[in-house]
Amino acid sequence: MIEKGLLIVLSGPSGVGKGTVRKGIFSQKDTAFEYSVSATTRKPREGEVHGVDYFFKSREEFEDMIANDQLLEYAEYVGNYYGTPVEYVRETIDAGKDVFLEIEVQGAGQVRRKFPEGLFIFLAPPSLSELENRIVTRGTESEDLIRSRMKAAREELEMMELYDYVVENDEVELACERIKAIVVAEHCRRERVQYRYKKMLEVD
Ligand SMILES: Nc1ncnc2c1ncn2[C@@H]1O[C@H](COP(=O)(O)OP(=O)(O)OP(=O)(O)O)[C@@H](O)[C@H]1O
Ligand SMILES: Nc1nc2c(ncn2[C@@H]2O[C@H](COP(=O)(O)O)[C@@H](O)[C@H]2O)c(=O)[nH]1
Repeated sequence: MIEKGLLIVLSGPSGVGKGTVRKGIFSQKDTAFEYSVSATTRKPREGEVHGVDYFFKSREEFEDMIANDQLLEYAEYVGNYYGTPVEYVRETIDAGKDVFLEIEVQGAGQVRRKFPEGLFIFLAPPSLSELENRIVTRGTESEDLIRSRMKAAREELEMMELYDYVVENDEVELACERIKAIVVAEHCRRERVQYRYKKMLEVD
């Protein structure tokens, strides 16, 4: 029987650097996780590609996915839907591969209820002012949206204690290394290694 892969959930407030850290992790050759591409009703930002950054959907298409139970979780975040297509996640985990989700905090809560055995990592900013600075510097949101995201961020930061790990994103490279180290440690903790030893002893 194939041992199931790990469901890794990276969450945290808007602008903390989840996307940047995720890209950092996936740009490394030794990364063996599979990235789950989300669906959203948000319009593509410059350079974003359908099927790579997101599956861009109309509101109607997204609501059909909800009605047809095609999402592991979804949330309405600052005026748009975002959700995780469930089929890809299940198939990949069942094939023994680790799946990496990068999602906001409400959705992570839903995944926690459906997949309590997942690994939940909260990415935290060095400070609130640095968080705001990052959203502003990114230059992708209007002033109104920045205010909404900062308001949501205060509530989201209160949820960090519900996570298995909190990783500070002070420097991108360090945050990537910390997350990868956590995943390695979790695999050991979940007794994969012990399981292999048991098998080895059975053979001997
Ligand atoms: N450690 C860091 N130090 C300084 N700037 C950073 C760091 N990490 C990310 N940034 C910058 O902060 C901005 C926000 O990063 P990013 O878009 O990755 O955040 P996010 O959490 O994915 O946001 P959202 O949830 O809104 O999609 C970007 O301009 C990025 O370059
Ligand atoms: N609940 C979910 N949240 C998601 C998903 N994919 C992305 N996100 C999060 O939404 C916000 C906004 O993203 P942006 O690309 O518009 O800046 C951010 O926190 C993402 O992590 C998802 O499938 N489900």
